[in-house]
Amino acid sequence: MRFVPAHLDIAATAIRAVLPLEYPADAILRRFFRENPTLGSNDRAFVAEAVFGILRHRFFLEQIVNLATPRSLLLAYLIKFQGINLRELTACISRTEEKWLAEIKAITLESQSLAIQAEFPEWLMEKLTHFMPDTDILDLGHSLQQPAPLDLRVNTLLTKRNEVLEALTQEGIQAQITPYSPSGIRIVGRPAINRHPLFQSGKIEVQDEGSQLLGYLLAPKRGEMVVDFCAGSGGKALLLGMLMNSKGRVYAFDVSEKRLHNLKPRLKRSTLSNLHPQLISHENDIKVKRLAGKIDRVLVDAPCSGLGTLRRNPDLKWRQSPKSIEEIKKKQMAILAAAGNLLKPGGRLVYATCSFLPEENQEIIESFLIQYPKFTLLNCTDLLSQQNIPLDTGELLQLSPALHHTDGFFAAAMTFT
Ligand SMILES: C[S@@+](CC[C@H](N)C(=O)[O-])C[C@H]1O[C@@H](n2cnc3c(N)ncnc32)[C@H](O)[C@@H]1O
Repeated sequence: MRFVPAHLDIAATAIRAVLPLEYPADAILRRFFRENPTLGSNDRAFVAEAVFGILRHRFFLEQIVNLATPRSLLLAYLIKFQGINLRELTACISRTEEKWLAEIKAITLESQSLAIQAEFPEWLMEKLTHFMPDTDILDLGHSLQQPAPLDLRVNTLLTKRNEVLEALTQEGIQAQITPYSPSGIRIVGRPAINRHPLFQSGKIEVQDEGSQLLGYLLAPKRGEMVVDFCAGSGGKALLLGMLMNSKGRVYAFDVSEKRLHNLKPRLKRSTLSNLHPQLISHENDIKVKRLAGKIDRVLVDAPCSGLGTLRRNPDLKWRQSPKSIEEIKKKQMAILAAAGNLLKPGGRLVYATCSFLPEENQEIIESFLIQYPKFTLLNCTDLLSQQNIPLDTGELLQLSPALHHTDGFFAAAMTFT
């Protein structure tokens, strides 16, 4: 990140706009950039990095500054986490600021409480301490403070992974194959991939490796009838369509018109012809019910707290609460029940979240299996190994940014008899 003095005021203004967190941080930042069209790409990169960096380390930064203002948080962030030297700042800070910045330089993260070191709010700490030892909480917290890598999925209908890897490498983009997903590529750095010809021609999509693995867990076959119940803007639905070689049918349901709308250009680029977006008004919509008993495989990528994506969305720590999670759990159960109703005997149901909280994961599955005894649990390690994916996290899939460098996805696979 290249720092120039003018960045201080621009970034402080952006931080002031974002910090009330009335809306998701990325949406506020997008609006900020729209309203400040003269900012160049280096300015934008600085502002985005500062805003997200401060959100990632906010509990620690608030603890060490005397008064948390956008400017004090920014200065403390630059000194503590960006390796910016006090000397580089002297021309644009006051003597008082210089003095307290020199003082906070000496404060170590290790001298802080576990909650601050892990950067988790108290309500979340209370939940985590019920099922995780302190060392694991710390590892999880540290891993979620790192920016996520950029993962791509190769559209194997249009090209091969090796060809994409070669093309990127030749352009000087550092890239390697992902350790688990057979169609994944991990990029070092943040090239503007959505302007790249490989992206624009549908040969690659941006998709976290963990998200890719959910598609391989469902493992739809050519010609099957498949439902992606919570398809959003289609990250996983596009992969399902690809795994089916564009044969058969994938219904991409969602209640959000906007998200399904965002799927359209991605679908066009992908060249898939087997994907059918369907706006539904709720999980028991007639469009859902008329498919009861007709579907081979159903993916439920359920609405969730999203805490497993804190690397990308650190603001969720302030936008979620014990109350919002209680609401989400009711929705998850209702969606899973409606989705289960779609399956043919022998069909496969995959329930997934990007959360590490058992109450959104194992506990939902346990109640579902009690309520619907015709479903039995399948072993995720075995299912992945059938797809030549050597990943053993036990019967249930639990991905961790600390161990697998993916978002914190959970998944359970079940079959209906
Ligand atoms: C975790 S996101 C899905 C992300 C998407 N699968 C992807 O890979 O990009 C959860 C989605 O569930 C949708 N949703 C919420 N309530 C729903 C319901 N009752 N039925 C279907 N979808 C719902 C939300 O609009 C949101 O797009």
